[in-house]
Amino acid sequence: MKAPSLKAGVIGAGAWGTALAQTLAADGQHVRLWALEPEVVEAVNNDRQNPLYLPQIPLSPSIEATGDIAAMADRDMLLIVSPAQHLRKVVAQAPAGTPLILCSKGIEAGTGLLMSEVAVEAQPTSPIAVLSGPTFAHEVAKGLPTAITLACADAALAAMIAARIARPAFRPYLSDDVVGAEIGGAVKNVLAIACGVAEGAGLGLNARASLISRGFAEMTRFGLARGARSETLAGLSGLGDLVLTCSSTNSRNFSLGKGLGEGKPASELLSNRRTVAEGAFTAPVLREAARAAQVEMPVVEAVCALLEDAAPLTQVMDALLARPLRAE
Ligand SMILES: NC(=O)c1ccc[n+]([C@@H]2O[C@H](COP(=O)([O-])OP(=O)(O)OC[C@H]3O[C@@H](n4cnc5c(N)ncnc54)[C@H](O)[C@@H]3O)[C@@H](O)[C@H]2O)c1
Ligand SMILES: O=P(O)(O)OC[C@H](O)CO
Repeated sequence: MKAPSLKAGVIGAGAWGTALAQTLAADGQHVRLWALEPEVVEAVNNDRQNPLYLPQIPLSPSIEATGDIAAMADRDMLLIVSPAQHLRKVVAQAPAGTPLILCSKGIEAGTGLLMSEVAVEAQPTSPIAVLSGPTFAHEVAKGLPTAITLACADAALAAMIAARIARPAFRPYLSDDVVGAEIGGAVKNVLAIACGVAEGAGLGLNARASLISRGFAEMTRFGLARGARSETLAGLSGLGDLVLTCSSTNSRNFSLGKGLGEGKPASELLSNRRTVAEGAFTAPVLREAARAAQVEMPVVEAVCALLEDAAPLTQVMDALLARPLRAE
């Protein structure tokens, strides 16, 4: 007899939450999706669309949207897909004790905490897993193939979650390195801004490849200092997502960097955004955490300077290129 499948809820109906709901509903299984905006609830339930955040994707009839987080009380697992800076308050409203699968990528401003650390503070009795990897929402929602890290300290819980979320085109790889999975996803967003800058400033593809490599060295130094394992950082949630996000204007972070590289002020690029470019929020917190841990992150420092409009691009680049030569 087939084991009963976990009842899934998704909290956050931006592009990624909607795409995840679509994936979980792919075989007709019911998925409840919480949206902040009443117009999203209405559009998902009535028109099978999320025109605000995931336009032009016809959504499964098995997705039921709600504006009431209390409606998640009957769920066996909850995917948390809010922007990182809103995760604490959203998780605090979730039912206590239900396993939480954190899908947001970032570090909390003010506390410097990773999302799993925030979630434990907000819901101390809820088991935690992290889902992170190379996943542009539009591609996943269309059923295009990808693979993703599912990190959880509890191997039995991880196996149950994996069985519920896996699809032929959506392959979770298990890990018990929660911190490593989170650091990859948070840091790659900042590095994607740097690669976008290189694109916008016309610095060429060699510069981009160098930034990816040296950025990965920064991610690894920081991750190891925080207890991550190097194989996690070199896996789907680290290097895999870094390569994806640093390669395409489909990335909001890369696009933000491209605007900076074209000489647009950060304040202009960041004002009135509906969608989230997490790297802009993570960068200053990451810089602070890296300095505190005495980890050198020059590319992250450069991104911060540009986001703060603290120096012109030429000066920021000159500072990066003038660093002392050293062993790789
Ligand atoms: N879009 C992707 O391809 C993708 C893929 C993987 C991971 N992620 C991560 O998922 C998280 C959510 O990103 P997204 O792309 O789904 O978002 P999005 O940019 O598509 O939408 C913004 C989201 O922010 C929510 N929001 C705005 N104000 C809020 C508030 N005050 N409180 C709570 N929520 C609020 C909106 O309701 C909406 O869900 C981010 O951490 C992102 O890095 C995104
Ligand atoms: O559009 P971005 O830059 O937020 O990237 C989306 C995902 O994190 C890619 O895995």
